[in-house]
Amino acid sequence: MASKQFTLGEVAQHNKEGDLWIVIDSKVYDVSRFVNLHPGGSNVLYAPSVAGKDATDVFFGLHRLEVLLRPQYARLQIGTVLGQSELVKPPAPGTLSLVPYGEPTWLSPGFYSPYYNDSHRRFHKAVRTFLAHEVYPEATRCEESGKYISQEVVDRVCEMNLLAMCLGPGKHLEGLTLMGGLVKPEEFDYFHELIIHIEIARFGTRGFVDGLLGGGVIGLPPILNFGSLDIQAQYVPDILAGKKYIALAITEAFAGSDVAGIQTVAARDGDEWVVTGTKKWITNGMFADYFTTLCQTDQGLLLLLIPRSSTVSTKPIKTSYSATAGTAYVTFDGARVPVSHMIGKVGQGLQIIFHNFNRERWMIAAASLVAQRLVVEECLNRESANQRIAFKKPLHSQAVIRAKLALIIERVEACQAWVENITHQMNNMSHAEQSDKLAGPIALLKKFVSRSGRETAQDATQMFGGRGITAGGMGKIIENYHRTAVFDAILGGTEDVLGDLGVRQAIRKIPKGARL
Ligand code: HEM
Repeated sequence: MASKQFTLGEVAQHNKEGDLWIVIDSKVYDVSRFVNLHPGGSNVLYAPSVAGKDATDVFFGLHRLEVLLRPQYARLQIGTVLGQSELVKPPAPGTLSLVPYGEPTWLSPGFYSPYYNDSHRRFHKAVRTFLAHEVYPEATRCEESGKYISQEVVDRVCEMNLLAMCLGPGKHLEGLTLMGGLVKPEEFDYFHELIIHIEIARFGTRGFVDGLLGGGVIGLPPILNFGSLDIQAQYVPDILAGKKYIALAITEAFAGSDVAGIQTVAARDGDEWVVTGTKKWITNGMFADYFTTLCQTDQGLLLLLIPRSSTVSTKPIKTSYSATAGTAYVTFDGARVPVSHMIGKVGQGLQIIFHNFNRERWMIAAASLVAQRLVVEECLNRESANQRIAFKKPLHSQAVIRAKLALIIERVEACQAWVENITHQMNNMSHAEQSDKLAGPIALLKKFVSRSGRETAQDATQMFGGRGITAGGMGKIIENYHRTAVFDAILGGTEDVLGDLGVRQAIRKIPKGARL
């Protein structure tokens, strides 16, 4: 049916109630019956400039291209306009954006980077294609509905060993087939890992991303790095296979960034620890089977791996992002765990958590960076196609809009350069060196990136106007980012605390003999 061709004159005959056609980008749509269901109302489709006419410009001024790709609307197409061909093509899933600054330079044709090799490029292509086909549809569904991610999608992700790879290079990758064998475990480095964080965050569905990876990527490293071999053998394989979930339980209503102030208590009773207290804002807590939990003891802080039981209860916390993340308030009511479930020693809790924070903050910076790049792409795309006309001119003909565009581009490029520099350092340092040398720089990096992100979210929202505060429709990426950018500024340590940490670390390292 859609292969039928019509002249514009023929289309023009169908311009009334019961017989209404319109043209969008060379395609002819019969909207006679749809008109009464149209979310934008019927009268706009009967307007003389729309009914029986080419409505391409007005359509793209009000809708995203994806509207026409939805099956229920795609089937309204009855043919094409004789002699015309389509101009607006949806990018094939997994392809690179050609919008300037829509991709980092290492992925932009004709540009160069010292950090990435062919293995990274092959890996990137495979990850982007895999995610576009296997995960993105679920991401958009869940982000909106707040439902937890289906086991089917988790299984696909874990078949590729994506969760394992999100824990960085290391022994836990030994014997695993990574991305269908595309990269060998011993070849895998922090740039491969960066690619995964960035590609998943590119969905623009912040709650979903945390729902998929949030608990594992921060809850598991303490066990891999400080847990006993028995504990690792007992719990890690099922978590990496997506059969069980783990969450990191540190923050409380009593203590956020100030982790030393927590009040959850672990008391020794023979060969067991008995844990009583509450934890707040625990990502994945709603469906976690295990909790990597920071507790106070009479001899300092201790991390314990606590399985869910009748003495552990969770209830949802309604945050400003999708409930898919499973953010929970967790109560331990005399939860008993054997001493074998200690992660590290009594008194070592803070040290382990700080070690963990470096990775967490680097990941948050990476995710925030790519979310900002998506915003740049959204803003430039809309401007270049003149999709927004205001005061009778394309929006970008206003200098104030171009100035805002300059700012959001500058910020994302600065963030990119810093994230890649730190990743390069991680690639060349041992864990111990990273803990010693990178805690300060990573704290400052995260602060800078999240702050840039919030400024960018604000600028983009101003540019999108009402659409920037509307969930769904043209501004949906901007709205989602504006609502969730603040998560990057808070999770893993607030900006003020991190700024202070970064400077204190720097002051500690000033040579004793240094003078002006
Ligand atoms: C096949 C043709 C069309 C389809 C399938 C369609 C579909 C939709 C949908 C799904 C929405 C809800 C918002 C969204 O998801 O973006 C919408 C809103 C709207 N549509 Fe259409 N539409 C079509 C053509 C048009 C045309 C030609 C006009 C021209 C005036 C128009 C004007 C509007 C308006 C004013 C809104 C409300 C926008 C807003 O709230 O910002 N639509 N349309």
